[in-house]
Amino acid sequence: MSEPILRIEGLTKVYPGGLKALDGVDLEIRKGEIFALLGPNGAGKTTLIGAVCGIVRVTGGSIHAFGQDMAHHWRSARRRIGLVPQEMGFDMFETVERGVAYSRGLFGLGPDPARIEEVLRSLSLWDKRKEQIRALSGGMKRRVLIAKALAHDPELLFLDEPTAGVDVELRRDMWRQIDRLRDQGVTVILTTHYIEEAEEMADRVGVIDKGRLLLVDDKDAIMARMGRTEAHFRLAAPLSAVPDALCAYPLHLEDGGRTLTYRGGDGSGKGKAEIAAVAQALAKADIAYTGLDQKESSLEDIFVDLVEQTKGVPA
Ligand SMILES: Nc1ncnc2c1ncn2[C@@H]1O[C@H](COP(=O)(O)OP(=O)(O)OP(=O)(O)O)[C@@H](O)[C@H]1O
Repeated sequence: MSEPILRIEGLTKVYPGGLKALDGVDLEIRKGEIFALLGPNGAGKTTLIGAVCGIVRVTGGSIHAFGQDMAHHWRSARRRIGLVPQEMGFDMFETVERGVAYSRGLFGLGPDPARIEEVLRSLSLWDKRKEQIRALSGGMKRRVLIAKALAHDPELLFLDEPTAGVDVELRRDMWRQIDRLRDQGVTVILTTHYIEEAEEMADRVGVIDKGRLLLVDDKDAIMARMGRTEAHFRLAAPLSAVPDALCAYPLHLEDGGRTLTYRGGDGSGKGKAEIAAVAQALAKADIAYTGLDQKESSLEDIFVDLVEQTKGVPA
């Protein structure tokens, strides 16, 4: 594998007061990938982003970006990083165009009206360029945040909850924007509460809780490894026990014996095959059922299970 664009090792952050927001995080981000960081409220996502972007002073560990140790080359590395923060903290009286151009200047780059126009057009902000930011809707303000983060052509872009509180249309727009960035070779790390977003966009997913990375893997590999299939056979007559002929399958009775439930598989299609085999075995044993529903687990189910498992684990 080529040198990762970002390498985080043993990163720890203890806030004054003793709260450990990051607890020995190791993470490598590949150039050009879309990486989604998932975690419940307070998991440490914003702290992790803040540490890379120089907003949070870390307690321990190291961060290398573009092959450089950020402790020694912070300024040059930071210039190549864009951040779309969760909180809107800009001059509301500034016009859209000037605000975005100003952000470019902050990184020591000269004016480039053509590039600013390109960024504004790609975010459907061109018509609003002369308006004061305060006059825009919440969703439009969020687009301005993205435009400001893109104004200096970052190679690595952090999006901290880019679609929190935006409507469905804007969310789809943002996804398209992220797709375009992927095509341009920009590496994107996004945090999100919308697991649907990670499922839709990400190449790899990391799950963080209580400052610890619980899992990092290709999204498809996670789904294949941890995905489960669930099926419910609604029986015509209740059973008192799972018949011997079916004991090889992960089955149990629910609903007073009226529902035979299958929970198994591994996301590879094994679940579906076993459910078909159970259906055949039921027919052979003359056990009638009046209905069957089945569902594959989503990334959301996997995420909820993972975070549930860490409940009760001391932070
Ligand atoms: N400046 C601070 N001082 C003290 N504690 C802090 C500070 N900033 C964050 N924390 C705490 O650190 C923990 C991690 O917070 P962080 O904002 O990184 O989580 P998050 O995963 O981004 O959460 P959310 O999804 O709610 O944005 C939380 O318990 C939070 O209360």
